[in-house]
Amino acid sequence: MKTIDDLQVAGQRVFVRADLNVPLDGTTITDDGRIRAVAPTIAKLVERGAKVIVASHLGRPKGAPDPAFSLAPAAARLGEILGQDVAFATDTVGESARSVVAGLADGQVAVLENLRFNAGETSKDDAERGAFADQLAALADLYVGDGFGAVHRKHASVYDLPKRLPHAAGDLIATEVGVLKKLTEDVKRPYVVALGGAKVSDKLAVIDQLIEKADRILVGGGMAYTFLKAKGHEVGISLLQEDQVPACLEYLARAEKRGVEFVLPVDVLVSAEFPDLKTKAPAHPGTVAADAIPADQEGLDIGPKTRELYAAKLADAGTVFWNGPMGVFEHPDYAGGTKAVAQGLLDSDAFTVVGGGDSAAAVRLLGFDENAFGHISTGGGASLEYLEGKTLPGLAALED
Ligand SMILES: Nc1ncnc2c1ncn2[C@@H]1O[C@H](COP(=O)(O)OP(=O)(O)OP(=O)(O)O)[C@@H](O)[C@H]1O
Ligand SMILES: O=C(O)[C@H](O)COP(=O)(O)O
Repeated sequence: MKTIDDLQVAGQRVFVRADLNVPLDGTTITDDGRIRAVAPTIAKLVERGAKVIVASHLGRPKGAPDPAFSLAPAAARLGEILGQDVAFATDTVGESARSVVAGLADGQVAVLENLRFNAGETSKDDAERGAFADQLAALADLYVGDGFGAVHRKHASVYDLPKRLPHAAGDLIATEVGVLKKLTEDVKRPYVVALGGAKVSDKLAVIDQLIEKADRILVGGGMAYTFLKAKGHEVGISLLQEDQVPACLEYLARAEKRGVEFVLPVDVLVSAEFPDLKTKAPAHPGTVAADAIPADQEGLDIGPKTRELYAAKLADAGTVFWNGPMGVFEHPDYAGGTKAVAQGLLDSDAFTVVGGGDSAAAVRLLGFDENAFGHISTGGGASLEYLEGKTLPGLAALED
């Protein structure tokens, strides 16, 4: 893979595909980790006299403009981090983008509006994606891929655009791949993987591969309920991927056969209502055994016994990879499980990797020192799929 050092960037329009998909409360960024992570690449290009065009997705808008998913707050924060003005285009490939890019002097930076406001970005149709990539390519001379969190997506800006422009990997991607590669080679054992979060359908399949690599798998967060259901328990109105129940059964059986310890919650915090994340009004959750979730309630965090159990299962680890909060950590009543697992990582002597936008944000928002972990990856789904050994479209395109 080429790096920025292999490109002559001075005076060139350089398109940087970043992952500025940060958590927002309205227009307030609650964790700017992903912006800070890509800023050094942008600063390097600025220093070398490039005209820098930064593009990213934010959230999952439906292929059309939606103000709730505007990248304007991220552009403003990037300007503060870089200590220089950052122009903002109110569209991605339209009049605003063209004129903002045309107005860039060497060493200046512009951010384009959310790539996913255009249906072509995420289209499954190669021609539609290609047509959008052509429009993006017209804005730039060179391409730098540095949105590690999105390299597992076969999207126009990630996969098709680098095929159209001379390209290189940015420093963030180079660092991420360097660290994660070590986890695919010889890891210090026991190798413990902790999985949670909400993107259940995306991430369940990863377990299929992890059973071949890990010694112990701890499951919490929204991920746990499909497994509890597979074990014959009722899960009330908890997050459930019904069509994956047979696959989960198969994973449990294979883990047992291979001697991989598969650990599920023994108790959970439940409520009839999803908590108010804005007011953070007390939620008064109940605590129930994992096999006794009431029909009208949902599991929103692992319970106190599970916290202790997971801490014990992390204590002797040689290596830990953790993706996905153990509960709805954004509300203080449901942050205990995520806190316990973060603390468990720190209390072990293991090499620890935390992956994912929300997982990394959780660690910081809950007051942990990010430098105390071995590596905090900006990619959740991306790091999981990398560890799975899959070819990631955004990395393959940079290698070509
Ligand atoms: N039991 C649960 N029910 C519903 N949502 C949950 C539950 N447990 C955790 N969550 C939610 O999961 C979300 C994070 O999941 P997600 O899979 O997006 O993790 P991530 O670290 O951001 O990874 P990625 O980078 O792939 O997005 C949080 O917003 C949290 O509130
Ligand atoms: O948060 C992430 O994992 C990345 O930004 C990718 O987002 P996506 O899952 O919406 O493609």
